[in-house]
Amino acid sequence: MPVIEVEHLHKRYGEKVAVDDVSFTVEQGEIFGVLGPNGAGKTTTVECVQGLRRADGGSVRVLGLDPIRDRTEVRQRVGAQLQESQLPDKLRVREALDLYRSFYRQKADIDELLADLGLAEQRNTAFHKLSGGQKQRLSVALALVGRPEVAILDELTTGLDPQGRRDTWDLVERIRDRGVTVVLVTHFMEEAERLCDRLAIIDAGRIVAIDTPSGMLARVGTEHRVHFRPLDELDDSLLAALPDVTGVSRGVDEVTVTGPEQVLQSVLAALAEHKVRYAALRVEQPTLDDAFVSLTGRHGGRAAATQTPTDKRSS
Ligand SMILES: Nc1ncnc2c1ncn2[C@@H]1O[C@H](COP(=O)(O)OP(=O)(O)OP(=O)(O)O)[C@@H](O)[C@H]1O
Repeated sequence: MPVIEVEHLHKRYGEKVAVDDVSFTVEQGEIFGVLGPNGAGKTTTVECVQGLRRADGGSVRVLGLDPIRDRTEVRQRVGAQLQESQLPDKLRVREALDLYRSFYRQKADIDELLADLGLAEQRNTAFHKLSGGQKQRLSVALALVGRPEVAILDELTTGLDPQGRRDTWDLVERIRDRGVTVVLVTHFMEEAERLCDRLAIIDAGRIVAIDTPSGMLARVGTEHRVHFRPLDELDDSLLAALPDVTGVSRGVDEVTVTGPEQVLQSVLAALAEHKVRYAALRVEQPTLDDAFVSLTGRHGGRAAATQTPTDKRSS
């Protein structure tokens, strides 16, 4: 049975339709991403899942429960990140965790949680003295303090520096490894690509696509582009004749070769064979950002479009 089932969810604020028609399921143990541009209806959707808002249409089931009717039970079993402004300034990290832990039947080990979230040194620090990243991590800790079966994390890396973001990604993976199902609302394509088993792209209150990150990429094609500057004479027809190559073009001093993923290997082998030296080699591959733009017609977030062969992932 899926952990979360959302069917034809519809939610208005007065005349404003925030969620028009959204359906998806989240399976036990997965990291499920909810992506979309500003105002797409992501937060409203997950608030309906948590029972914080009542839907105007459709149905939501979480762990087989109705989040409105069975609100108390759902709150016990679904951990949600707090908005940081919800904590009093003078409350210390450890006190906040003790307080929130007292609300739950299941209780996490606070020392373990503090260590896991890199907050052990801040245990006695007052909330208002924490850095942005530390506040963010505390909000994740508070979401986990009742040992939830499902954790809903909304924009958890917004405002973090790149290292903080990476540390938080590791943390989300550790949460999942403990068997917690994670719903991750995000603007960041790179984050979704790195973390999510499946993701839903929402635009203007509707689902545009639900797929794995690689499935999303396959929807926009898988053509890679290899760029380099030849330092020796190079006859473009040598490259064009390679079996993997679908196109060769020349810029001012740069050659661009397109083809499937293995085109890089073919080009490097051909350059070596013909003793053509090169500089400024880089590979562009389709990113989730390309998929997002192609599916929604908008720019949704940041993504690393360029990779050098040395940091190219095997997946
Ligand atoms: N309490 C509210 N009252 C009125 N309109 C609201 C309210 N909350 C959200 N909206 C509107 O509903 C739409 C969906 O908002 P929601 O916050 O769910 O989107 P989102 O995808 O989470 O956006 P963001 O990425 O900017 O957080 C937006 O147009 C927003 O302005």
